Amino acid sequence: MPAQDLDTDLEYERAHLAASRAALRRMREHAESLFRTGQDVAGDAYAAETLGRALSRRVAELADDPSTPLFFGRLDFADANYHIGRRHVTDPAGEPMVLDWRAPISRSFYRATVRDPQGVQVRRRFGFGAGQLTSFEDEHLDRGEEYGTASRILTAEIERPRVGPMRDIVATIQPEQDELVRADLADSICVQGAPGTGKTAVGLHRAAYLLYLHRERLRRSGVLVVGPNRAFLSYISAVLPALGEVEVTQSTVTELLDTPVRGVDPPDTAALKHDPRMAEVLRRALAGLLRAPEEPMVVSDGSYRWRITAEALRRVVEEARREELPYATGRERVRARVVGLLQRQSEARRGDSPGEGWLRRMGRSKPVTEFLDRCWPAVTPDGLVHRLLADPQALAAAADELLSEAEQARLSWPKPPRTAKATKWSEADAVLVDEAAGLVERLPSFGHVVVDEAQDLSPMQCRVIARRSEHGSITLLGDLAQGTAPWAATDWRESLRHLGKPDASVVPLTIGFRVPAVVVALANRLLPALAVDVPPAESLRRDGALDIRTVSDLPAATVAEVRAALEHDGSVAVIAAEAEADGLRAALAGAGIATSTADEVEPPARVTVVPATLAKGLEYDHVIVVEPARIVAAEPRGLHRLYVVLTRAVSRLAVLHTEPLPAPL
Ligand SMILES: Nc1ncnc2c1ncn2[C@@H]1O[C@H](COP(=O)(O)OP(=O)(O)OP(=O)(O)O)[C@@H](O)[C@H]1O
Repeated sequence: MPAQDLDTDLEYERAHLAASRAALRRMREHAESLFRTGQDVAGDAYAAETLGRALSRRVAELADDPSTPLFFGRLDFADANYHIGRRHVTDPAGEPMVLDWRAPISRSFYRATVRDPQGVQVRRRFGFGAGQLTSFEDEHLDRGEEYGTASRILTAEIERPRVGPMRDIVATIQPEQDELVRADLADSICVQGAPGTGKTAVGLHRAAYLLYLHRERLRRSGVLVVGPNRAFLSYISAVLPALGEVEVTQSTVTELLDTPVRGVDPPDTAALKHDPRMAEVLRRALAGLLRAPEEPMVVSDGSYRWRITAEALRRVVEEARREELPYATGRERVRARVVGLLQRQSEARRGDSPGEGWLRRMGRSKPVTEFLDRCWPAVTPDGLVHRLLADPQALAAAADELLSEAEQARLSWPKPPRTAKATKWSEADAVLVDEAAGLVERLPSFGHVVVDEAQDLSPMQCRVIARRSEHGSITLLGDLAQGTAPWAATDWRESLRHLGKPDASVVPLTIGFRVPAVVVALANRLLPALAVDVPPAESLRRDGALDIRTVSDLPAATVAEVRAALEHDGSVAVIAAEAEADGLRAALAGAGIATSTADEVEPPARVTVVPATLAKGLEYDHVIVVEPARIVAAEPRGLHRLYVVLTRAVSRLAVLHTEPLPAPL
């Protein structure tokens, strides 16, 4: 295209951007004015509340972030063209000015190729700087022109320095990612991807896509994103709001549980509590509370006395047991059936139907309650777990042939707390209590659950999520090579089984968008030692630098390296074994360099000191790894941890060490 045409085209696009921004502002003002008058027009307080919530959500959805472009692409068809952006923008007549990236037409922006143009003649990508349109790039699919990952604008976007929290990738979603993002709501999928292949990005964009397509349904049931820790959750917390999705629950597994964690287990006890056999132990413990009735029941009712034989009571209990209801529901079912038997006797004798009050009175009567307490006793989830861990005999009865005597001894508290309430539950205990809760009552299920860093979930934690996605689907994201928990998964099929989605497909992602090729090559040297079968990744990034250095004074070398890193744009992280982190932070402070911690949403300083245990899922432009040998030595799966740590770098990686490097490096 001649330069002059380019200029006029750019002028035209800039004018369209300005007009779209103005239109979005009008939409937002309209929503705000509705919000203000909502109070007056709504019929009652409840309606006002509902309307108010819907409208304030709408206002939030229509927020315009001046630093990100309202649209990033354009599709030209034979008879029309469409700008593709983060949300729908319409002019006052309701005509589309920008199409939401999730709309059906927008799909072609990500998927059209020369071989399958889907009616697209030209695909245009826009280059932006500080919210201003600076350039564009056209692919004339109708003339056989296609750039793929060689697109200049895609490359610039991928190589843009990172600052602050994670951002969305709507402008540059790749075809293999788009296929996952737009998978059906009914489909559960598991994505195995090497570091930086966009698993997290895919999971979050899928959540946004599903919310767009199934708004009402998912608003009712909810969408949940599960991440490994708060640092990770704050890092990803801005992505969905930037896409206009403000109502997604983001939580760690432990935060999903009702039990406050105040204790710790020795590692081998924790590992045993996370073993899937514990689910069966708990199931048996609960089933073991049921007793077959042996005595008849006699209930006085004014001048009458009703009698139910032991045989009839046995039938009631047996029937309810076979229905496999949640335990508490089963207890109420038994109560209702016993009252039903009393009611029939009363009707036969009195010739009329007793009212609600009578039914309630009978249900609460002493003989009925005593019978229930004997044959189907009430139990709380923490009470059940407390009993198992406090009473070796109860444990032995439930764990017979499932757990060895040594294992049972490992579970039993040496000094049992007096009550469940007084117990300082550990993280693993909280999972057991949740398992018990799932047996006692039915927990509400989310419509869709995205689970990130899923390789670290224990079988029992998978079951925590299974209970919360029983009637929904899941997106499981992870990398077996990055498993650092003692119970880390080695086979996705098994995790999926514990998650209750055994038929989900396992899909690999192999193109790396974060880690430069030289750094990938270094990290890949660890792979053979990690004992997992994963497809290797291929980096899109040819830029990047790697520097491995023996130094004599680690803190001094770290300070010098940070100073050098600050000469470049972007974020800087110092990653070291947990025990070293505070010392390095102090050394940096001593040199006048302020640092942030990994869990700050808007990090106040450009340099973050990250304990190796918190690095998972995060990324920084310049990463300084201090003393890899100590990172490896700090935990049983230390090599896996080092693999995670080495793959956090977007542009440059420096490795500083005094001790020899771990053997595989
Ligand atoms: N299609 C894309 N276009 C531009 N950037 C992308 C794309 N896909 C991923 N990225 C970027 O690559 C980086 C890595 O993505 P992400 O964190 O989702 O990877 P991951 O597979 O979850 O990594 P890890 O295994 O380390 O947790 C992020 O900065 C993300 O924005």
